[in-house]
Amino acid sequence: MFIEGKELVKKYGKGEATVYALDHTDFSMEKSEIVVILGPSGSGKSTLLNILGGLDKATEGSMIVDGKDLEKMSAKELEIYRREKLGFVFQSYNLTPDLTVRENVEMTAELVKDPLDVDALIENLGLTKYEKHFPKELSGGQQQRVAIARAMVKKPDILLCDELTGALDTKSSKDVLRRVQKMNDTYKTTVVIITHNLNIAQMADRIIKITDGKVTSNLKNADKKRVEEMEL
Ligand SMILES: Nc1ncnc2c1ncn2[C@@H]1O[C@H](COP(=O)(O)OP(=O)(O)OP(=O)(O)O)[C@@H](O)[C@H]1O
Repeated sequence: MFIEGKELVKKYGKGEATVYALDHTDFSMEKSEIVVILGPSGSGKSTLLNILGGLDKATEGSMIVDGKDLEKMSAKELEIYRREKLGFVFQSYNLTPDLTVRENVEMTAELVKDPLDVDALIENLGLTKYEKHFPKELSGGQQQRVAIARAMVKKPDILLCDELTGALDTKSSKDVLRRVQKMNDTYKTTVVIITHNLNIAQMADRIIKITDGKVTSNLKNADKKRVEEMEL
């Protein structure tokens, strides 16, 4: 397995006030999959994404990525892991407002030795005619496509997406998801999306459902009917 969480625990607080955001849970994902992590509010999705993203440490357990345990890495090693292996896309886009579309992407390309071709990527995301625009001149869906370009230019092994369509209407959401699928298809990037939107699960190769800090199902190529019947 490319990604494996083993007996992961994330505990907040002490004594009677203890909250188990992750409660001795296991999960796994294969390389180049699109994985959708589904769960209701407070189920532990962000906690899991933060641990996989090297932004937070578990209280117990292992988070193995490509054979290495993130839980055993130093802060410096985690920083290199985040810079070289990961791309992040958030609901709130987080673009640099005083840089153009192209500059937003180029700024990130400069961080790595072997970035993707900026022109090809901008073209692939349908942004060529907006490349000289500033973020505030773009729609939400266009801004999210820039965020995807910026995350992908590093050629990450894993693209981590946190509610990436949460702020978008249905049409823009579909377009953004289609672009993410294209990124997965073209560059074979493993994509992990956390969401409480069941519709997004339709594009997944694997669906991981999390409830009260525990992974309650991990379905590969789940038939769509089972997805429709799932309750969050
Ligand atoms: N810093 C913290 N201190 C205390 N409790 C926390 C902290 N962060 C998260 N929790 C708790 O851990 C549990 C899981 O939270 P988490 O944010 O991972 O859920 P989530 O599924 O991402 O929710 P949402 O969809 O609302 O973002 C919740 O009960 C939450 O209140």
